[in-house]
Amino acid sequence: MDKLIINGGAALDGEIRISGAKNAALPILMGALLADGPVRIGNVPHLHDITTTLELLGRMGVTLTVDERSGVVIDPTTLSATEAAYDLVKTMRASILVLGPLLAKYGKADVSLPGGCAIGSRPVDLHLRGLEAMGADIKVENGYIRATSGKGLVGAHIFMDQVTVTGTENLMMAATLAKGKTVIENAAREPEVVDLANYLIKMGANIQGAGTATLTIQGVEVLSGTDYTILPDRIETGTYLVAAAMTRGRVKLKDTDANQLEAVLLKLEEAGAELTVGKDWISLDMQGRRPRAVNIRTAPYPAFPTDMQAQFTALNSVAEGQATIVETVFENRFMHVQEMQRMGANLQIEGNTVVCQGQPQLTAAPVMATDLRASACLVLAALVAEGETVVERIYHIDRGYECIEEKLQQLGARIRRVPTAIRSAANG
Ligand SMILES: CC(=O)N[C@H]1[C@@H](OP(=O)(O)OP(=O)(O)OC[C@H]2O[C@@H](n3ccc(=O)[nH]c3=O)[C@H](O)[C@@H]2O)O[C@H](CO)[C@@H](O)[C@@H]1O
Ligand SMILES: C=C(OP(=O)(O)O)C(=O)O
Repeated sequence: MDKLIINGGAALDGEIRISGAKNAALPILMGALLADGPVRIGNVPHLHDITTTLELLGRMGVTLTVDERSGVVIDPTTLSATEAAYDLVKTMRASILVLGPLLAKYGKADVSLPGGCAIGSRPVDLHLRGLEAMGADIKVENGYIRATSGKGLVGAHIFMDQVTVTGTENLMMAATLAKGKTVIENAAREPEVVDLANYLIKMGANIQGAGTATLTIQGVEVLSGTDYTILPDRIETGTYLVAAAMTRGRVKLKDTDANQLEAVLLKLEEAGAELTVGKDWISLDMQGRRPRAVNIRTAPYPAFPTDMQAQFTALNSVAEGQATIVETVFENRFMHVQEMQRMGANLQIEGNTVVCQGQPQLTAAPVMATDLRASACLVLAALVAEGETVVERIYHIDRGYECIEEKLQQLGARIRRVPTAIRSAANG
C-alpha cells in the first residue's frame, strides 16, 4: 500500500490543470450500456474508480478501447452478462449505476448490494423504489439486487423522499428507454446530473428540466452511440483552492468552471481569498495572509457540497477564529477529525457539528486516510504542518484525485509517494 510523505510549510504557487469530474464520468461510462452503438468519452480522469468501472463493464462483455488522446470508447453491443459482482461493487458504491441502464435496455440485472461505508449507511432504497414504480420486479437475496423488467419499464411519477444524486441518475437513465413519460420530483440538481442528462440527450433521449428539481423524461425506442466530453471536477478544483488558501499561497487552476462552485467560492472569499475567474479558469491569491475561519453547512446542490466539508475542516483548523461545520447529508462524515486532532487541531464533534478553533500551527504526525475526502483533508493539513507527515491508506485518495502528488509538486509542495515495499526495503 502506497503512502504519501509530506513536509509542510511551502506556500503553494503556480498553475495546474483540473481533470474531468469523477462523479460525472462514472454515470456517463455506465450510461453507455443504454446505447445501440459505440460511445466515445473524452476528459475521463485517470482514477481507480474509473479503472473499476471499466473492469465492471469489461466483465459484462462490453468492448472497451482506451486511448490517451481520444478518450475511452465503449461498444456495448457485445454485452454478454448483466451482473455486477460483489468484489467490484464493494470497492466502489457507484457500481449501483449499472442497475437502471441494464434493466431499461436488457430487462435484467443482478447487482451486488453496496454495503455501508466510512461516511454513512448509504442505503439504495430510493433507487429500488423508483425502479419498482416503473414496473421492475426486484428481490434482494444473498446480498444481491435481482431485478427484472418483464416486458419493459413503463414511465411513472416518482417523488424522491430525499435528494439523491446517484438515485436520480439511475432513475433518469432507466426512464430514457421506458414506455411513456416519467416525472422525477425532488431530483438532484448537481452539475454531474446535468452533465449526464446532456450526454443522454446527445444519444437521443428526451429529458427536460435537468438542473431543476423536476425532471421530465419521455421514453424513446433507441439511444445511439455518441461523442461526449466530461465536465471539469468541481471538487478537485475546490480542494486545490483550499490548499492554496491554507498555505497562504496563490494558484491558477485551468480547464475548470467557476459556475459550478458558487457556494465554495463564496466561502473562500469569506475566508479572505482574492479570487479571479475566467471562462475556464480560477485564480486564488491569499496575499500571504492567514485565512479566517468560516461557518459551513452542507446540503444538496446548489448549497455547500458535503464533498468539500473535510477540506474546509482542514482550513478552519489553521484559520483565525472559531467556526462551526454542520454536516447534513451523511451521518458519519467526520472520520478525519480524530486524525486531525493528532496533528494538533482543536476540533470538537457535537452531534452533526464540528466546532473548530483555529490554531496558529499544526504538527506532523503519522495519519491514516479513512475515505476519499478525509484523505484530502489530511493531505491539506500536512501541507501546513510543521515537520514530516506520513499519510497511510492513500488508495482512498487515488479513487478521486488524478496525480495528486504531481499536481501538488507542480505547485511547489514537498510531497512524495512511497510504495510500501520500497520503503520497507529502504528501512532494511
Ligand atoms: C458517485 C457520486 O456521485 N457520489 C456522490 C453522490 O453519492 P450518492 O449518490 O451515493 O449520495 P446520495 O445523494 O444518494 O446521498 C444523499 C443522502 O441520501 C441518502 N439516501 C440515498 C439514496 C437512497 O436510496 N436512500 C437514502 O437514504 C444517503 O444515505 C445520504 O444521506 O452524492 C453525494 C452527495 O452529494 C456525494 O457525496 C458523492 O460524492
Ligand atoms: C463520497 C464520494 O464518492 P463516492 O460516492 O463514490 O463514495 C466523494 O466523491 O466524495
